[in-house]
Amino acid sequence: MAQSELTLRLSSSKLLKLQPTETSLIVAKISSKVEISHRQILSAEFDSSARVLRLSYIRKRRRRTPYSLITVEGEVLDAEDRTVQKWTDALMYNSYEGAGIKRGRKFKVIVNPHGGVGKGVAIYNHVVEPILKAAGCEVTVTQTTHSGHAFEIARSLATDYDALITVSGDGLVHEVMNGFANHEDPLKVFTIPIAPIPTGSGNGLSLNILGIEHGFDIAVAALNAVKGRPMKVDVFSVTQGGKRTISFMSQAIGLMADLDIGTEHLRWLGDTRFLVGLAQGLMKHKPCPVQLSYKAVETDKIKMAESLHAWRKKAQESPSPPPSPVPFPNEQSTSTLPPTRHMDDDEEGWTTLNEPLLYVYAGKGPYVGRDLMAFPVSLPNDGLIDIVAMPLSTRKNAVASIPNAAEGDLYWRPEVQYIKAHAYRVRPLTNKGILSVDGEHFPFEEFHVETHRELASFLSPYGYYAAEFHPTPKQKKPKKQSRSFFRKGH
Ligand SMILES: Nc1ncnc2c1ncn2[C@@H]1O[C@H](COP(=O)(O)OP(=O)(O)OP(=O)(O)O)[C@@H](O)[C@H]1O
Repeated sequence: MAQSELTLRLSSSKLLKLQPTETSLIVAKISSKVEISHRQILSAEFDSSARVLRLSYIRKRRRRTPYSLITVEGEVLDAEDRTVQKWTDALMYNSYEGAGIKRGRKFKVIVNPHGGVGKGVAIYNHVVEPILKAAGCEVTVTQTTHSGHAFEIARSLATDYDALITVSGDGLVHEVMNGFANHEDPLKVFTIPIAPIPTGSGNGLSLNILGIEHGFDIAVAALNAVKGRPMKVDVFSVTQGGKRTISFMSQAIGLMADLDIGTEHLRWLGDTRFLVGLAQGLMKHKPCPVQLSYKAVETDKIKMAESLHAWRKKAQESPSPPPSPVPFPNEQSTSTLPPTRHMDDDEEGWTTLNEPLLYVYAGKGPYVGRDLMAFPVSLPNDGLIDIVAMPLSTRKNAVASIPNAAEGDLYWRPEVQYIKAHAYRVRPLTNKGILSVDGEHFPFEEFHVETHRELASFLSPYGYYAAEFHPTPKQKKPKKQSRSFFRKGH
């Protein structure tokens, strides 16, 4: 009964047929039909007094346009009230609880009006909020008024939110994480997953969560807030002169830091600024005078790529996790941040590189921008940090690394050292240079980095990073598939 077809008469008098399937809803006009997966459906409501059915979902209006909110409303012609109500309940169940998703999530939203090209507020008001509201979510919104505002909000955040939505770039997420670290109950507040809406200029986190095809699609990011599942992620402590900062994405020195920080004046270019900066930096070919030491766990590139693919396969096969929010790791927690374990007094198992370098880049999450997959074998929760040390080889070598940088080809270049480590240290050999942490400018002074396994979480449609990386250097790259975000049964 609940699976039967309904006919709606729209206000335009046109007729629409609604045909449920196991995994989707077919919305058919007289001349055409579209299939909307349960994942895309935000709400279905039946008003029995007016016999009106109202459906909301997101879909692309045309092949090349981004996803947008669609609302369909019409009079039900051919079924009893009881049947329509059951039909609506079944569709809502399949779209939420049946997929392990809680309906009507409660969100804290932080909007940076100045992120990226400054359209955060308009994008939130016109695209994001209508989707959250259509899905029946509860939202408390704050527009930041100054740098550091998101830190203050996160530091005193109530811990009953299902997720925190950031409308900006990676810089706002960095602030939020550090606000969490300074919260009176850090372990508890860190269990609130973060869902980024990509209105910054780099949006590396969004790319890692949603993939290259959807990483900048605002409606898909909003849908991820409504329906994504919490994905536990490791974060890092960056300690400098006794001061500890949480970093969730990257630390860069040398060429890559010049890219993060030195291209601020090219902000108007959007994320293309990184490619322009990379070309400029390679032309300069300036050495990065530092000493790098790390506590390695793996340095074999083939093994690391194999582990990535084995892990992905396992994550893809795993059943849906329980509905959010994630249970607290330890209700009786001492509620302090995990301690650092690999500081100066830890002298066991370190390797030191003394060769001249072009850059050191370390972090988590494959993409750092649309043009660069810097850490292709990165895993969200292996408890390790991926470190790339690029020797100061010939300019020709460095330039050869630009094409296919977005596909992670840099990884396979023989001169590139790629290390998975528990911790690393950098000692500058000069006082001139740039250190960038999650894209923010830090003093160019000695620093130590170590990982905290699964301390934070992001909402994710997949439960793993959505980046495609080819498994071996020899194998031909698979044809770029249009990965179906709304694949059946997802
Ligand atoms: N109201 C505000 N006025 C001025 N600065 C702000 C305000 N709100 C946030 N900021 C600062 O804006 C900076 C940039 O934000 P964010 O990094 O999120 O965007 P972005 O730089 O455009 O993107 P990306 O980091 O992806 O390149 C952050 O360091 C944050 O402290």
